[in-house]
Amino acid sequence: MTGTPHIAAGPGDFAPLVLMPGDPRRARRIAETFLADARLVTDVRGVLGYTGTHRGEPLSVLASGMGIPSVSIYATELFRHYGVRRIVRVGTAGALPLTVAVRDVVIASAAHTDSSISRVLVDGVSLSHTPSYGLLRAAANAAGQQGEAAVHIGPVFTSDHFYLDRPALFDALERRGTLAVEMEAAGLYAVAATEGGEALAVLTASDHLRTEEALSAAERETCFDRAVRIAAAALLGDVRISP
Ligand SMILES: O=P(O)(O)O[C@H]1O[C@H](CO)[C@@H](O)[C@H]1O
Ligand SMILES: O=c1cc[nH]c(=O)[nH]1
Repeated sequence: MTGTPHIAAGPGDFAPLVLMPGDPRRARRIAETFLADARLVTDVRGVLGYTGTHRGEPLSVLASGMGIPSVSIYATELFRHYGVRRIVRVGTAGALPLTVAVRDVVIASAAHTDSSISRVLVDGVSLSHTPSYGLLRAAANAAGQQGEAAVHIGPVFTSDHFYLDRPALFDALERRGTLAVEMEAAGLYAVAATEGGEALAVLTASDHLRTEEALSAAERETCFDRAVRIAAAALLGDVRISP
């Protein structure tokens, strides 16, 4: 069998650096707009993956699907079977405090979660989910150098429940500095830590939990350019990839 149960690419088809949106159509759009010479390398279950170059460096994009179980499958298979070293999630999120506006970028320096992923990996321990410091630093530098406005760096909440109806929980998380709510970052960080890879999530606020402002589905698909620029710069950043 060529590939893994969920990825139909051959050895060497993925670059060591991968951008990972949730939505397969966003993966195609990133391939069309950010990669040169992009070629489709997998489409199992409609989860699209492409490899091309960005600023002359090999770079891949693969969708993750939604939620921790899905992102965990794709991230594990990339790190374990395709020699991938760095994955940066470029996703959408719901903004939590009023200091974060719709369309702002949130770089997740930590990910709280209600998922069992914190408890099941190491017996008796509730794990912290954090990005690679090198990627976080490179993303912060990239945002600063490009004069990116409205980029926030802080903790996010990775929820297992999109339609979670627990206002008191969101209040408590906001009081503790949580900037946004999404569904994959903690799982991606946990997989990277387990597999010895590097990971980061650079999110775009697609809606606001307090004001209820929301981007349309079409805008959600296309408003990521700032986040993708920051993510790509972080992937290509100043930290050497170990052999
Ligand atoms: O836009 P993506 O990257 O899929 O991210 C967010 O959107 C989905 C929910 O609509 C969840 O996957 C959540 O994390
Ligand atoms: O998971 C998500 C993504 C966008 N907006 C939310 O409120 N939650």
